[in-house]
Amino acid sequence: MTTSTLDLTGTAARAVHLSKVYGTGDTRVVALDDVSVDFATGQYTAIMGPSGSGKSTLMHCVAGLDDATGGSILIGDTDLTSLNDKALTRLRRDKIGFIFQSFNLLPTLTALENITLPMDIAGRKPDKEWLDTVIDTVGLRDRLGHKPTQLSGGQQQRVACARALASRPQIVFADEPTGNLDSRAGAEVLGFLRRSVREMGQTIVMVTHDPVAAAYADRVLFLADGRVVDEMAAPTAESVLERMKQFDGLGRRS
Ligand SMILES: Nc1ncnc2c1ncn2[C@@H]1O[C@H](COP(=O)(O)OP(=O)(O)OP(=O)(O)O)[C@@H](O)[C@H]1O
Repeated sequence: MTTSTLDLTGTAARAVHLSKVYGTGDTRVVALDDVSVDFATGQYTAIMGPSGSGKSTLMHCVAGLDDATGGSILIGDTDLTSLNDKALTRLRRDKIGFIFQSFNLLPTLTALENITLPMDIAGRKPDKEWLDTVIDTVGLRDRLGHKPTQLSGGQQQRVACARALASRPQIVFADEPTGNLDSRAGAEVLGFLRRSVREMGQTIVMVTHDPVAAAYADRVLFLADGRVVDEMAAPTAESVLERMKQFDGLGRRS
């Protein structure tokens, strides 16, 4: 597929005045404080920020894995906050792909069975040509019959990437996808995610602590105290690191 066939004009997901409050009284924590952000179709976004700044909460709310306290979340044209549980489950299954830090593969299934599992559960037939493209892109053709324990960590995460992409979701959320990998395996996974954006028009939102990982993205959102405090286009590892140092400096002074 060439990039000219891709629709890069739309918005895959959007948060509008999103807030999330945990607990009440003394234990009240404002994890997200009036966050409005768009994730454009065909764009790769990294979310960064100090521990506790709200990165995972933002991703979980936008992905419909956690309820928002206020505001709205759109996946395409659909407002998640208007859906009942059943409709939300269906939307997550059909429109959203997930990649977790800990791979989350089923140990009794082969790589191929893991990749097609979400579609099998949904009773959908995989598009053979697309599945082939995904499998070749992640370089797993000769490992399809292997069980997760017979694969390296990097290979397992590539299976998880293929699983997330196999149903052509509208958007893929990746929560520290390289957190459990060494730098070489991490680079392979990040390179694959980058290719899926460039060559397949995928939309990716990735939480990471690693400036090197963030440099694979088209833009970086920086969170602090539950707010989006900065944004950077065309990041490099050096520019991201520099920006993080500035935030650290500000934090120490305040
Ligand atoms: N289930 C919960 N109950 C109460 N507070 C929570 C819950 N989940 C998160 N929080 C709080 O919300 C805030 C944001 O947490 P979140 O996990 O989104 O941060 P993060 O930026 O992803 O952090 P990290 O980089 O450490 O994973 C933190 O202060 C956290 O303690």
